[in-house]
Amino acid sequence: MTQSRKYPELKTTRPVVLVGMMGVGKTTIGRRLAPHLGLPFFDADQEIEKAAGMSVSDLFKTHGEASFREGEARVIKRLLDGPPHVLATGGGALTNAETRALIAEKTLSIWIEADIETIIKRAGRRDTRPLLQNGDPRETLKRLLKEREDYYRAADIHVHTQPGPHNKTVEVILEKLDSSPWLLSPREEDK
Ligand SMILES: Nc1ncnc2c1ncn2[C@@H]1O[C@H](COP(=O)(O)OP(=O)(O)O)[C@@H](O)[C@H]1O
Ligand SMILES: O=C(O)C1=C[C@@H](OP(=O)(O)O)[C@@H](O)[C@H](O)C1
Ligand SMILES: [Mg+2]
Repeated sequence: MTQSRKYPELKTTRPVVLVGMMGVGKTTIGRRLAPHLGLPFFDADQEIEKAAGMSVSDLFKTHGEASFREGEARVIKRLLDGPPHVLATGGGALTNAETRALIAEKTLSIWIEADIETIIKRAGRRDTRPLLQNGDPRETLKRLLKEREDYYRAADIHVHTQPGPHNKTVEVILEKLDSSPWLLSPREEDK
């Protein structure tokens, strides 16, 4: 797998988990970050969709949010029980106490933050986020952020998304990992 040429030593035994509000870029940044760390990438929403055989929107419509949250917690636990990888969570994953505990205990977590205007622009591009389908998205995002911000803040690393291409944010994450060696430890096979 491709390893970053600039940071060839960046390897971690722990899964790297991206958290933060919907639309900040967890999925698209996670996919680009994973090859730099020589790790496979998983997206919790995509894994839930695969397991359920339906889209996140249809899951919300058919079974409701509580059932989606149960599936989400199950999928994240299964992934975190497996070998190291980069995982993009859905924005609400940390509302589950067991998921919060697992992420705190087992992973290197990264909070990606963006301001609400940026999120509205990004998340509004697709109608795949059922929580933004009703009411004023700005008010919904503000309320959700208030409920979740303390959970996001507990992450090991905090980055703001950079204007411009995703790779700028990937670069900021790699720089932070490079300057926080205590968060990384060599993989068994690399010792
Ligand atoms: N610099 C950037 N950083 C992150 N996302 C961006 C950026 N520029 C555009 N986007 C877009 O924002 C949208 C939301 O990104 P996504 O990765 O799905 O977010 P999340 O998984 O956090 O909900 C996507 O269409 C993505 O391509
Ligand atoms: O914030 C949330 O509660 C949600 C975020 C979404 O994922 P993204 O954060 O990847 O958009 C998805 O899991 C679902 O629509 C609910
Ligand atoms: Mg996503």
